Amino acid sequence: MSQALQQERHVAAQSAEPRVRLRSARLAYGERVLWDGLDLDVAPGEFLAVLGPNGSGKTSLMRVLLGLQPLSAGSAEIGGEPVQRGSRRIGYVPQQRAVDVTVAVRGRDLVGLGWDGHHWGLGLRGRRERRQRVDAALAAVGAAGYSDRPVGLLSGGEQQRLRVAQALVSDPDVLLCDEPLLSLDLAHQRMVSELIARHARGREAAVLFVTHEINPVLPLVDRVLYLVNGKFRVGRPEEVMTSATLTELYGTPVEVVRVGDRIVVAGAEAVNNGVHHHVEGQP
Ligand SMILES: Nc1ncnc2c1ncn2[C@@H]1O[C@H](COP(=O)(O)OP(=O)(O)OP(=O)(O)O)[C@@H](O)[C@H]1O
Repeated sequence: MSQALQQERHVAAQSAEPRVRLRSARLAYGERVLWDGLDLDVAPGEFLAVLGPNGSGKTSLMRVLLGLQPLSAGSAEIGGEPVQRGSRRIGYVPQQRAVDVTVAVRGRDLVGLGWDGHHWGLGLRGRRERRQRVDAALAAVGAAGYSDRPVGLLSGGEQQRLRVAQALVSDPDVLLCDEPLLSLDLAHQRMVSELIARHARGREAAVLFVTHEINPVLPLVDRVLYLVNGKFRVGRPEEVMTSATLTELYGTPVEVVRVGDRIVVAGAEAVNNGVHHHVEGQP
């Protein structure tokens, strides 16, 4: 995205009522503080990439917003209301887990669950609408051709596209995506990330997109939340993805280089509490 357009969207985003709001948010498990003092507004239509090494608390943040994990301090709101379990406003693409081969449910039924969870009283009209919505969501992720096959027999990437369709089918205001690009080939990475970004812009939804690799989504990202070992930084990619910022966050020299339109993070191994973590551009 051009810097001018990004700036313009950022300004517009600032003035709208946020879809997601965290204030002084702290999450600790026992002695271990994942993050503290986190203030974050995610505006309608905004695409926020959530980055950070293993164990930095990215999935835990999703769980907080889903109402599944209470904060240790501070507040979390969706659409101006305190977070709650089963919110109709949220679409969720969970981190991928392989589906057992014995699972006989069809792909279209899995996507239908994303609709049923939010709609009651299926009359004839309701059933027709459900079918249309499910068909549209399946087509959008390129899953129409295999939607009648048992989910357990599908490839990891095919299952992942169904999860994305399930999250989108009810037109959520907030999309929480936990590594939705895992198992997808490059063409489908692009298809899925553009679909999610289009949903954000078209439906004024806020997207929180957890990823280990920013490059596949870099053109779509408005801001980045980077979490490392209890510290964090929020800002536009060019503000956060710098040698100075990542060196400070990781507490060890990290070099960030722009190669064409890609960001390569290299130089030092990011070492956190003696544990080697994945850094962008490293295997
Ligand atoms: N309910 C819990 N009780 C105690 N510790 C937990 C709990 N849930 C998560 N943790 C720990 O908190 C840390 C953060 O976990 P989380 O899954 O949020 O990290 P993540 O950033 O999503 O990591 P990854 O990139 O590996 O998916 C991990 O060390 C995890 O073991």
